[in-house]
Amino acid sequence: MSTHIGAQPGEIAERVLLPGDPLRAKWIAETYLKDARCYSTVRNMLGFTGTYDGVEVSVQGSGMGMPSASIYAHELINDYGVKRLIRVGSCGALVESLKLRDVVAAIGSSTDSMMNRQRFDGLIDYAPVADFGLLRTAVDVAGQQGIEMRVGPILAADAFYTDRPDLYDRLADYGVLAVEMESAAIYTIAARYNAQALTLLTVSDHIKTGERTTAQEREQTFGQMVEVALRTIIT
Ligand SMILES: O=P(O)(O)O[C@H]1O[C@H](CO)[C@@H](O)[C@H]1O
Ligand SMILES: O=c1cc[nH]c(=O)[nH]1
Repeated sequence: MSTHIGAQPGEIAERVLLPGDPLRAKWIAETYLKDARCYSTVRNMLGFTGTYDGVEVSVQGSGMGMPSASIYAHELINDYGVKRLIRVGSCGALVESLKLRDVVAAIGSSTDSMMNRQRFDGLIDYAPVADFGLLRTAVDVAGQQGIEMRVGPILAADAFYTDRPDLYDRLADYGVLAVEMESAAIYTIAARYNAQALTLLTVSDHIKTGERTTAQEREQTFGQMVEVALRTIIT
């Protein structure tokens, strides 16, 4: 067992999908994985391993925000030997060209988190980016599946409820498509420990129009993103 994951050595696959919501992890395991078994219920942050098209894949809830996601990414890589992580999350759209339920692949992740500033003594604005190989595969897979996936930069924010919506508009002016809360930390930790990482997102709400999906949809209806993620992670 690691500190926050209750799996025995060998119970977690080298390939892991990372939804923030542990109940989305359960839904993904039950819907898409064969012979899925739960390996951890610690803090109810559920984790499952099964197979997808004959390849072993795990799905681990990572919680909300970069401190939580950092713990799971760190332990998965360092304590369980995970080599590939694909976050499958929800996001808020910052640009009008995105619609509710669109799928986004995050090529890079700006952040207002202090975590990386601490890593580099405040001297470097480190640029967390996706693994190029995983991103290229995801683009190919989405094309083959007829899914229109937007590829671009996103924001990983510490706060869900912002006091500075004006900054979202400014980021949109610089091409930033959407906001979520984990990608920068996952990209950074994967880079630090020599693993591959990618973030795929489904637009769950629209910052410009105020439209949003329900909690049930965020838990259970992001099938297109999950199918791209699963095919990508086993390729
Ligand atoms: O749907 P998940 O994967 O949790 O992702 C998004 O949803 C949560 C906020 O509602 C944050 O974790 C954010 O990143
Ligand atoms: O972090 C997030 C996730 C979904 N929607 C948002 O507005 N922010």
